[in-house]
Amino acid sequence: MSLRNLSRPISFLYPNLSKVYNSFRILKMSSASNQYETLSVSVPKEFIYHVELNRPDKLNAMNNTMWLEIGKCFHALDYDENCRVIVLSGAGRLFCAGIDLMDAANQGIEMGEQNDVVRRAKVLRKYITQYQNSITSLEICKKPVLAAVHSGCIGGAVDLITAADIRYCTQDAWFQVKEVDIGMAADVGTLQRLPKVIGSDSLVRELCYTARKFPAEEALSSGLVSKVFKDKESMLQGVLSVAELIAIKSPVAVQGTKANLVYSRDHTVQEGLDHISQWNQMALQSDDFAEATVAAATKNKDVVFAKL
Ligand SMILES: CCC/C=C/C=C/C(=O)SCCNC(=O)CCNC(=O)[C@H](O)C(C)(C)COP(=O)(O)OP(=O)(O)OC[C@H]1O[C@@H](n2cnc3c(N)ncnc32)[C@H](O)[C@@H]1OP(=O)(O)O
Repeated sequence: MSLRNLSRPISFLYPNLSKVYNSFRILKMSSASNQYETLSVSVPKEFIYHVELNRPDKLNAMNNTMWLEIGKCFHALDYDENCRVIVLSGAGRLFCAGIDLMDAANQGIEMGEQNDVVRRAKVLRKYITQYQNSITSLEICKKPVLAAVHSGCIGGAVDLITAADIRYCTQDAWFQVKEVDIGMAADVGTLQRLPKVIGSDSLVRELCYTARKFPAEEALSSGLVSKVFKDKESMLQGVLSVAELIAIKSPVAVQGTKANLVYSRDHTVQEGLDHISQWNQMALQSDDFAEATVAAATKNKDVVFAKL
């Protein structure tokens, strides 16, 4: 009897688990459907999900609905067993123009309803925390996220892609940490993640203090993106090929790798080693490890892993 079969009787011991399973099933069904107003989610190939920012008329500017839907979508994909890897791109002529400046005015109106500084601060805390959580949902999601950027990637869009696992862009792409231009310090991830993505602290500070546009070639040389493609079409093809390579691997191995890379980025080497030791005490008992090891030893390239 395999370990997977052994775990089945446990559901009889915990009848409430069926409710939990059912809610996961709803997530599973809903994550690829067109339930979003500002995102388009499709499945171009088995196990590969494509999330498109979808407000092309507004250059995919992130209004409140989009911020919340990003969090909701990546949470759903985290639990969707049919999803193993996610491609993130923008519909229309530009990847994303950052926060929707018109929509953000509503936050000012909501604050204006409060007479007291602490109560106004509470309104801001709600938005800042919600938007931080939306961006962080890409990182919490155990499925690798591959960002594909064309044309402009501005302000909040830089926060978004720095939370992705891998970034690609087109020749015509440009990036801008725009926040100082609208009188604010970036507060939803760029200042925390960009220094860990780009090796040069000096360059990060230059980009963040000046808000200057930087082109695809600089994104490549600084390590922000892995590769530059001729145009959007070839980029999506290329990114899909990378996604296919990831999708055929053991999801136990890939998701464990992501979780431990993220953990190790923020901890000492020894803490990271302790974490993977604990992790693998569980993960190495999974069917995937046995199946992948046998496949490697027998040069069998057709091993199919169970969903996760
Ligand atoms: C708690 C908050 C945390 C988050 C903070 C985030 C901060 C940031 O994101 S700072 C960066 C904010 N973004 C910008 O400053 C960019 C503003 N847009 C532009 O400068 C130009 O649109 C751009 C250079 C990107 C493109 O110019 P182009 O001439 O090619 O197009 P436009 O005619 O300007 O735009 C087309 C329509 O899109 C609307 N739009 C573009 N960007 C935004 C935006 N950020 N917010 C709202 N709407 C945007 C633009 O109004 C046009 O709409 P319409 O007039 O209805 O055709």
